[in-house]
Amino acid sequence: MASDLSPDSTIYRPDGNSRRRDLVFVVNPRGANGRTGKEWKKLLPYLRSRLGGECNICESLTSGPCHAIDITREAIREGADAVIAVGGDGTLHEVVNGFFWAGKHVINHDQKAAPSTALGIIPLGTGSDFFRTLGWKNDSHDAIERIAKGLRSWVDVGVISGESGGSHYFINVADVHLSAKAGYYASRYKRFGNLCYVIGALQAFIGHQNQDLRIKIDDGEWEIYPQVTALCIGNAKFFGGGMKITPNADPRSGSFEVVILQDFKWYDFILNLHKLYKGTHLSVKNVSSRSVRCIEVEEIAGSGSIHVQSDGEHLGFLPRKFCILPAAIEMIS
Ligand SMILES: Nc1ncnc2c1ncn2[C@@H]1O[C@H](COP(=O)(O)OP(=O)(O)OP(=O)(O)O)[C@@H](O)[C@H]1O
Repeated sequence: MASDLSPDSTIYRPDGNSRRRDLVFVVNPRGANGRTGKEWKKLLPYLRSRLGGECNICESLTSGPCHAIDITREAIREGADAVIAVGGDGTLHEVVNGFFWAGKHVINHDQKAAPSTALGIIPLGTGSDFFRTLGWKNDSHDAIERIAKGLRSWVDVGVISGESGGSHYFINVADVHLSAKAGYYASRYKRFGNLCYVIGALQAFIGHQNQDLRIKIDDGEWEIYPQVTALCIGNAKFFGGGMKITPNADPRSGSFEVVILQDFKWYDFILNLHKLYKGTHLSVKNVSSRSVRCIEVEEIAGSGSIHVQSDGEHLGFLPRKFCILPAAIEMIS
């Protein structure tokens, strides 16, 4: 693995092997309107002085959408100890997808056993919603301290399958209909920072119609949910720049929290906005929540236009199946 550091320092691992850790930092220089690239340049000298004594630091800048997926796969195959997503939730999402290929974990060339590369995060994006669930300070120096300690814990990942047959992974929240449409529009206004989510939501409301959906939970019977406004599948709690949409979700629980909003009008959002941000909306009329391992969602009208997004990235349209993969990735924590 490429290293810009002298190979004289080692760390001692609990398994008795002592060697320098290979850390691959996947940086989206265009994240948060270019702020990620600027902050990263300032952070790198500190990172080198803090971690350079014990780790090989490999910096890899993304050249465009999806590049982080390829960088991650390559790093895992080459045996990196950790791949660290530097940017926002979109970059984290791509790095998580890089842990998988053709429906399976990517593995180290030399090691056919369980995956050993850990996932790390330095939050430098617009929203950094996944970070909020972990309760960590949204601070890059704090994140570097965690990487220095190198403690790991397992987290669940969601896998989405659709008509095309391919699998797509998410670590934060996947959602359907209005919120997914709002996210789709918000991505066009990232230059306005967190305000992009408000603008996206306003645009999504124009011409919005609640829809009857057919839903199957944990291989039970198909049920009809009338007039669904939004359906949110949380592996973690927050989306849309700090909205605590699935407040009981926990990425270490082995299940999703699914929150369904039905028959909401635009003014219901205004009236309940503070509750959505605080995560106290589950007692509001027409809001339901349940813990699930697998959920299939289809539209009844067959328009093919009900939006789906995962971790804030537009994924396409219904139908989709969402399943939890318990303890799928080890994370630096
Ligand atoms: N070099 C690049 N040029 C343009 N876009 C890129 C580049 N590298 C990655 N991307 C895309 O930028 C998207 C957003 O990146 P990221 O999540 O890091 O920042 P953000 O949108 O500001 O933060 P958040 O997702 O937390 O709101 C990613 O989904 C990725 O596809």
